[in-house]
Amino acid sequence: MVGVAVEVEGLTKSFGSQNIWSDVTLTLPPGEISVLLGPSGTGKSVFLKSLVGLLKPERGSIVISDTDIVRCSESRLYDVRKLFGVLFQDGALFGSMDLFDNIAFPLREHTRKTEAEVRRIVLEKMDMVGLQGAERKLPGEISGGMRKRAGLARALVLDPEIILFDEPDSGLDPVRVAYLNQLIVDLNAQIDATFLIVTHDIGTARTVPDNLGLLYRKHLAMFGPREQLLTSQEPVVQQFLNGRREGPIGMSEEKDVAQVEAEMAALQARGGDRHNGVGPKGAVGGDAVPPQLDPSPGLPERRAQRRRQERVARMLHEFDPATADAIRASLPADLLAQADAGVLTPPAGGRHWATDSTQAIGVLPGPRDGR
Ligand SMILES: Nc1ncnc2c1ncn2[C@@H]1O[C@H](COP(=O)(O)OP(=O)(O)OP(=O)(O)O)[C@@H](O)[C@H]1O
Repeated sequence: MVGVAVEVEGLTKSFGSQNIWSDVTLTLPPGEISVLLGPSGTGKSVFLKSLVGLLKPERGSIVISDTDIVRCSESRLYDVRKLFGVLFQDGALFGSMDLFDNIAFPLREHTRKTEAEVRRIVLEKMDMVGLQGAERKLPGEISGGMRKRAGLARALVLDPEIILFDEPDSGLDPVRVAYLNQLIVDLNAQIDATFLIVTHDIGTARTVPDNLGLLYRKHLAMFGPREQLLTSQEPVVQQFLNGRREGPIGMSEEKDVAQVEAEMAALQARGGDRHNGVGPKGAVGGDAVPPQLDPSPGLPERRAQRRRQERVARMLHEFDPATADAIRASLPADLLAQADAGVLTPPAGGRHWATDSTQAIGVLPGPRDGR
């Protein structure tokens, strides 16, 4: 099984007169892991719900397996939805059912499998998420981390090709977040499905995904390979990935330009983000691109890894020098040699990313701090 691509183009969603976001364009490449960041209330959950067809955006398209789910028939939408597994924030388990019955639920609801087959699949998925032996536990009897794992096992039973994670780290201690992150990478290596994770955890954003995106001021400020956002000079991207107060994002609303300029000057004077120390939610000072998490020993390599390396090697010319250097550092020698020899052509079929960061909204002149 290989994950499928999700191609979002010009997507706009409002509730009545309240616009949530406009003109969101991005591609989730097949089998890759992407993380979507954004200040609270910017509509990340609304975006996830739109992807599974629970909410209808009024403009734009979401193409999955040749179907635009914004416009397709209900019966086709029903079929496309079967490609998705969703891990909801609280695991969304039924409190009165034990873990076995919770995880078996989609199989009993949507398939005609025998109880023996159901049992085999449920135990296999429980094993994959490290819940062996917990079949008879009730959701109320286990920890938050175990509930997330149970929700994940349930999201896996119909063999999804796309998995959406809504704040998988919420309510977990840092050690449990680290285990869950490793589990996400391990699952990706085992099933090669397309993953999209909404999170506020910067440690997760820095180390787990292949691609990063940031929703801000009702737009997708940036979406691209992890190296692009981790080396970005865009003030709002830097502010978010470093978890700091200085920058365009305010406590509850936007700051005015003069205030942001004064803050950025003060930040620069004290040496930029490198001197922030350790901030909230796993933010660390500096703008380095840390190594990406590998699958645990004994597991296969992530098949998406080589596909992604080939893809970004073809895109090197699209990025600024800092991003291109960081991407080059991640490429194996053969691809690097081909890129340098100029034999890699840009991907056919056009757009792969919302790379036009000049469109980023409300962007102020970026101080080149710390460089
Ligand atoms: N069904 C709905 N009807 C009307 N407004 C809604 C609906 N669902 C969400 N909203 C509004 O959409 C906005 C974005 O909400 P959403 O939950 O997607 O934000 P978020 O980015 O996921 O936030 P957080 O990071 O805090 O989880 C909010 O203002 C919310 O009130």
